[in-house]
Amino acid sequence: MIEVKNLSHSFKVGKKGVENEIPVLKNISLKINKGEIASIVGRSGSGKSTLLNLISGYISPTAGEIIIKDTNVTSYNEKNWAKFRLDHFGFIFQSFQLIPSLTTFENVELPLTLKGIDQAERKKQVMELLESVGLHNHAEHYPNELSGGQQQRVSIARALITKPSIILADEPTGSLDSETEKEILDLIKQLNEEQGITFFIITHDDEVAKISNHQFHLQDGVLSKGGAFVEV
Ligand SMILES: Nc1ncnc2c1ncn2[C@@H]1O[C@H](COP(=O)(O)OP(=O)(O)OP(=O)(O)O)[C@@H](O)[C@H]1O
Repeated sequence: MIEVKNLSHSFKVGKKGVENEIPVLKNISLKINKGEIASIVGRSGSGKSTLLNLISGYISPTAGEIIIKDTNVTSYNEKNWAKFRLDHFGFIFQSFQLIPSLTTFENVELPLTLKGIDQAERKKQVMELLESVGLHNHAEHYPNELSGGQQQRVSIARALITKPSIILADEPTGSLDSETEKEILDLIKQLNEEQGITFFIITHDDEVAKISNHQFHLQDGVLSKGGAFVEV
């Protein structure tokens, strides 16, 4: 489903002509199968966001290959990536990234509008999904009228509305208290088990790693396997 082969990434820093290359990811290989939850655990600065940005096409690797759903996306341009992301990925963020001026319903509806789905169909799909994440009674609320856990449910619903096969999550429970964190992790596990969605999660948090089939550790740009079930 997601395969990364000998991936390296360096950032150029400093003034033009006298730049330094800072290696951030060093020869990383990993494989995640369909329907698995994989987590990348590592300290601040270890390179987690860089890896997520490479897998989602926001930056291009210095070396190595990225193959997603049997497609070699390594040298995709921005136009190819934009379509690929809309067709295959959903995103969840630590800070939810909901649009404050839109209601729950409208936030979840937005990706369908971008895809050109008609209004009646949008309404049906959004209400079904809000029901499944337990938010059908909050459809008309704005983000600032919701708790952190409810906001993260809205963002999960928004990620799911285009029926992606892969969800990429950046610290999905990082802003939540431990009880709400458990609720959100249960929801992720349920979506994974019932719908076979593949999750790729970057996190500091060991609790997230516990719901994962594959757990990788990233330290100073070097990836190692953690947990008993990992096969690369
Ligand atoms: N655009 C950039 N230009 C130069 N260096 C960068 C850039 N983005 C990240 N870095 C550096 O790459 C290293 C890894 O950063 P990255 O954001 O991937 O780490 P992280 O594990 O996600 O950290 P955190 O958990 O704090 O978000 C850091 O040393 C950072 O300073």
